[in-house]
Amino acid sequence: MIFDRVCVTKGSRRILSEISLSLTEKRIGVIGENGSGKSTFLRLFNGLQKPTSGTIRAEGWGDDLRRHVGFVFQNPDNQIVYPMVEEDLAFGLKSRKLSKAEIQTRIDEVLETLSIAHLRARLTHQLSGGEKQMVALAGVLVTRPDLIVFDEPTTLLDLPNKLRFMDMLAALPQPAVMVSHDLELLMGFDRILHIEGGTVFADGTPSEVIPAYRDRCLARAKG
Ligand SMILES: Nc1ncnc2c1ncn2[C@@H]1O[C@H](COP(=O)(O)OP(=O)(O)OP(=O)(O)O)[C@@H](O)[C@H]1O
Repeated sequence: MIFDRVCVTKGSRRILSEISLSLTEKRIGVIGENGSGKSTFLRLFNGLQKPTSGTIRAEGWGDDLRRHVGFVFQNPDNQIVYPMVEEDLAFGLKSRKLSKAEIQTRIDEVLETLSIAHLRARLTHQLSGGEKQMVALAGVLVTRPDLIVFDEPTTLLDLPNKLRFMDMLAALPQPAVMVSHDLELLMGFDRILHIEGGTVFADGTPSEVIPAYRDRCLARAKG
């Protein structure tokens, strides 16, 4: 995707300033302190947030980014719509005019990949936070997007689920952009963007960007 001088303003506040990037890597991590603009940046990828000025394009996608980009929200409650897990997973597929058999195959496959087949017939509102996070992830994977953006996807996961998540991510054929405070998880990524004050403060490999970010945070915490 190509970001060309993208700005986002809300009311009189400038949230993102003049972001220009060409993103081609398979795993891109986004780091930054609370309130730096990471979620706003992520929401631009699938059109949930429109630029106030500047443009975002991806070759061959046209204007409808939402059709191509799956978004895994920080809070799975924002994403789970239906009372039962299986219905919820089918929801995103029905608008795509797939056959019943195709919908079933995709759901089976994703439940298997994420090791959550036992949740298939559960009521979504009764699930634990981590279970919900896995179901929300499944709901995005079934749609087979061209790119997936993740907003802090591992915050609610216990260790087995986090390890499963990491396996899933390693096996995922699509490119992914992920906001995370889990710096260890991001060390295996191809590129890291450090957002600060609504701009890209640093952009490079994990070994270039992450230690410098950690040092900067330590220095700030000490005041
Ligand atoms: N609708 C809005 N009106 C005014 N300010 C807003 C609005 N939405 C977000 N902001 C501000 O924009 C800034 C960036 O918010 P954003 O949620 O993108 O940050 P973030 O880096 O994702 O933070 P966190 O790590 O805490 O989730 C914050 O200062 C936030 O208060």
